[in-house]
Amino acid sequence: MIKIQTLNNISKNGINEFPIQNYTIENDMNEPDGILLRSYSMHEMNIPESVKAIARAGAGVNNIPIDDCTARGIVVFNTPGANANAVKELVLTSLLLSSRRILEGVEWTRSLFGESNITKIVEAGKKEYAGVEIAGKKLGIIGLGAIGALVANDALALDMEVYGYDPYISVDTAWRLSRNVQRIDNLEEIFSTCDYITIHVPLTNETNRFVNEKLLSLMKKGSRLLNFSRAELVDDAALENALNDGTVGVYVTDFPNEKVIGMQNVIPIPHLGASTKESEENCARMAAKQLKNYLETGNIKNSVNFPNVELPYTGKKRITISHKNIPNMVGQITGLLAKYHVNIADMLNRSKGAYAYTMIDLDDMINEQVEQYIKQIEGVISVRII
Ligand SMILES: NC(=O)c1ccc[n+]([C@@H]2O[C@H](COP(=O)([O-])OP(=O)(O)OC[C@H]3O[C@@H](n4cnc5c(N)ncnc54)[C@H](O)[C@@H]3O)[C@@H](O)[C@H]2O)c1
Ligand SMILES: O=C(O)CC[C@@H](O)C(=O)O
Repeated sequence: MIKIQTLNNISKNGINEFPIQNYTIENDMNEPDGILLRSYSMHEMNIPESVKAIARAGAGVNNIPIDDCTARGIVVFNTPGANANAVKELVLTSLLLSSRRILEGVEWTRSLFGESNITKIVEAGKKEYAGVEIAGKKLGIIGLGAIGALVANDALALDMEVYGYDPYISVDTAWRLSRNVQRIDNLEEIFSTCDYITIHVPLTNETNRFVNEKLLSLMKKGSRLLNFSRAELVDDAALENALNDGTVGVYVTDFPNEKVIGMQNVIPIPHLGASTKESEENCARMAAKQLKNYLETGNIKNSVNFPNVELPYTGKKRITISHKNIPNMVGQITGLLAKYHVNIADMLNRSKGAYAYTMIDLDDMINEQVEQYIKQIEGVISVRII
């Protein structure tokens, strides 16, 4: 039995990807082969030795200790784009929520329950809740990946002027992006030009608290800032000052924390960006498929720490090796196989940064001794025989 531990509730569509005759799936188990999760933080967890792969049903992987996993040869997957439409729809909603005083107006209207003459009171009081339109306004998008690109294209359709900043944009996204999105090469210009700014970058050492006092001070008075990416991207103290002096007119965040929730003109959303039936199903299915494929065949698709590797699985014995991306690893591995008269039917070697992955299909069975010898090669991190 292959054992999968779930650390969050995972949509049934994902769980159903694992045939029950071959898999045990539980949220509390010993020695799992794979882990499936959403936002659960694994940073404080002792990841068991048995774990070969972790699949995040979602985009952000800052809840997983990636460097430790990589050093142990644990392949970490995410589900690029699988929840992007859900987030995009909530971002578009939030552009409007931050412009029209809908939430306050609804709250006030609800408070009128029990009054007579509601129609009259509503007509008299509605002037308090007037807003502005988004059409014709400038929207700055920081990060033009799966979500940012969808937001950009739809904001154009809503007649906004769209400015995009992404120094690492992928070729695929660049193709999907409307050419009416205006490319901006520095954050300062985005912050000083736009009426609305929305953030769609991963949380990394580079992006941690990048929205700081200096950038916020460049904003036009009353601008709207939307954060559907991660709380830590914004410096809370600088944000509080900018909200208090009116530079930021409204801050919409999908990641409220103890400080931000008490600040004025904040619309706190309880991390609902990806919480739609469709997105939860998409992410769960994609994560489960990738995890199952890796555990059964060694093939890798959409890993954040190891390269994509796809060699059709023929049922022959397969050996997969995670190792450092240094010279002569493949030479040493194939040399060992030759020394013990093991014939190679097919093989593939790919690298990603400092790490690499080699997959070899064999014509002959390999004995445990040879497997041990491969494990002992300097630079080899983990070896699996499938
Ligand atoms: N609120 C939610 O429920 C929810 C759901 C999905 C994703 N997210 C968050 O949104 C983030 C983006 O998601 P995505 O699916 O669009 O990811 P993505 O990987 O498709 O896109 C991220 C983009 O950010 C760009 N980028 C990276 N560093 C940058 C930097 N320093 N400056 C500017 N651009 C930079 C990348 O080039 C890429 O194009 C995720 O990392 C996650 O933190 C939140
Ligand atoms: O699983 C979720 O609900 C949120 C996922 C989201 O934060 C992501 O990064 O994909």
